Amino acid sequence: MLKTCSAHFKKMIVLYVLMGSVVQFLNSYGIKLFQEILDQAVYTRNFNEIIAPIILYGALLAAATLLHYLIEYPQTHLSTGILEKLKIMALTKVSKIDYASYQNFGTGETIKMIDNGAEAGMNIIHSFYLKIFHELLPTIIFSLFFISLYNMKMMAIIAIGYILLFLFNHILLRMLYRIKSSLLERQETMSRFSIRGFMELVVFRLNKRYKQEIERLNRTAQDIVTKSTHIQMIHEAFFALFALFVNIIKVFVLIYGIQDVIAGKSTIGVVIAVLLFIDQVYTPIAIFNVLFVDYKLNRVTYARMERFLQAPEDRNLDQGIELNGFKGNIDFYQVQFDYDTTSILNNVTFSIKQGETVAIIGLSGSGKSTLVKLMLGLLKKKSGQILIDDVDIDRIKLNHLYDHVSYISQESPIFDATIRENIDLGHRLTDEQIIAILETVHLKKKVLRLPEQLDTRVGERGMKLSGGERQRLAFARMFAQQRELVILDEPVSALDHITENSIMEHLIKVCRDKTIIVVAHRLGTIKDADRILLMKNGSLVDEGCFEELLKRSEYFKQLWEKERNRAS
Ligand SMILES: Nc1ncnc2c1ncn2[C@@H]1O[C@H](COP(=O)(O)OP(=O)(O)OP(=O)(O)O)[C@@H](O)[C@H]1O
Repeated sequence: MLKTCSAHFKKMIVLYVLMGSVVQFLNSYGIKLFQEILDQAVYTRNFNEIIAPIILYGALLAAATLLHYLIEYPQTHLSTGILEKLKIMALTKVSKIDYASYQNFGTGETIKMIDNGAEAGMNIIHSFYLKIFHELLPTIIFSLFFISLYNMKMMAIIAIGYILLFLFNHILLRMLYRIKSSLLERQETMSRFSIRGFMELVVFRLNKRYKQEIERLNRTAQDIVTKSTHIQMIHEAFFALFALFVNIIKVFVLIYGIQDVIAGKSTIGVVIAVLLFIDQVYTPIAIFNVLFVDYKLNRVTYARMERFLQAPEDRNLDQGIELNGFKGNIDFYQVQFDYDTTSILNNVTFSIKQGETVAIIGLSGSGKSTLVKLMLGLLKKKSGQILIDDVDIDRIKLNHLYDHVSYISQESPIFDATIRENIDLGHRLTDEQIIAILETVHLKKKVLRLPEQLDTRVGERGMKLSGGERQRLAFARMFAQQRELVILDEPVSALDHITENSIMEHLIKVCRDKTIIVVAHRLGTIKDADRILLMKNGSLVDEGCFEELLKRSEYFKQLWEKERNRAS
């Protein structure tokens, strides 16, 4: 994780650790000075002689307090910085993740996994590693050093105490692991159910599903509460037993120290100082034990996010051949594609030439969108060959290819931003140009009537627009992009016939020399296409222009008849 840190971040880490060491030294030296003041007062019984050490002691306390305050700066900088960086890492991953792997992660679960994972990652770095070097190790080292100045035997007792605490902690950890793993699962489930409840209002409300969903959430929530309480109680049991343990050690030290004072081998100041040092030397152990438990549990949480961060990436995005002088020829040779073990496309072979308008039709589930996603390099074929301008798609740098492609996806192609941003992703166009484009997709009047016009936010997935308006806005983006290859996956399903005809006419006009591929359910939409690819159960069963297919293909005829019967 730390490998990706910037130089500024590394400087902050060094500063944080150094400042911590200085504070811990001042604290330990303060106890030593305090002991000397006490013993000198008892020994000399002259206040004037201890004024100078008292002033030094005061200055030392003030310096420690000031430093303690100043540490807040690198501390906050690091903790929030690490958290945000980890979240950005997750989004960076989304930008590169292999599309098929991405489809396997559910949004709700992934968001929770990233939230939990980022927090766990931050705790691992900041609250464990950095805390050890910033606070725990310096405190132990300085405390042991000052104790050794008084009495070496004390060191042996402390070492035995450390071993006992380690054994105790080991048992504790095993119990906590089990509970934490199942707690995380429950939290991710909770997130998945609540996010789908928020997103699917209409489906759930009309199917009266909310009662069932809330009951299920209640059960999960109850389980989370029980498990969280168990974890907390086990943590707290450790603290209670630890406090008992340290107090017993203190009583032994007191008995042993007082005997030495009575025998004239030690002073009251030393006894008090050693008692204070015992607190100093064991407190980091208590903290370490808790941190170590947290660290181990955080590793469980972070490992889940790591699974996401380590998901396969699409290496073709930024590597490969750049297609100069892009034309838009596409060739499929015996392409096969599977989802897991299910065959989706079988031996699909066809060619599309630059400037052609080609429609892909077939019943729902026949593999049309899959075909398009293969052309875009989103999905990777199992076998066969896909060529774009005679270059194997597996060797093409996809981010370069995407500069030449306009794609309107079947899933909502609109995202949560303003109308302007949804049309002009590259911020190149003037308002007048955008409005002219809006006119071609019959949205000009609608947009100009809105109080914020082009700066109106359309809501998540364009929720504030109608289905047809979303599709028209997607067309507006496509017209704005003016790319050489245009791929439309059911772009007019929500449009009325008049709007559809008008937009398609405009499309043919402005994209005369471009390659256009349209996936369509309504055959009426694609009557004028140069060629139609007819898909059935993952195979390409025929191809030709509308009239040819009507004469030749029984299957095409059936589809056309069905559509005409529906219309009449
Ligand atoms: N992520 C996925 N995992 C497993 N199977 C999938 C996945 N996505 C699609 N499929 C399956 O692949 C098959 C082809 O899907 P595809 O979306 O290409 O069909 P389509 O012809 O575009 O259908 P429609 O007209 O309904 O959009 C379908 O049977 C579908 O269930």
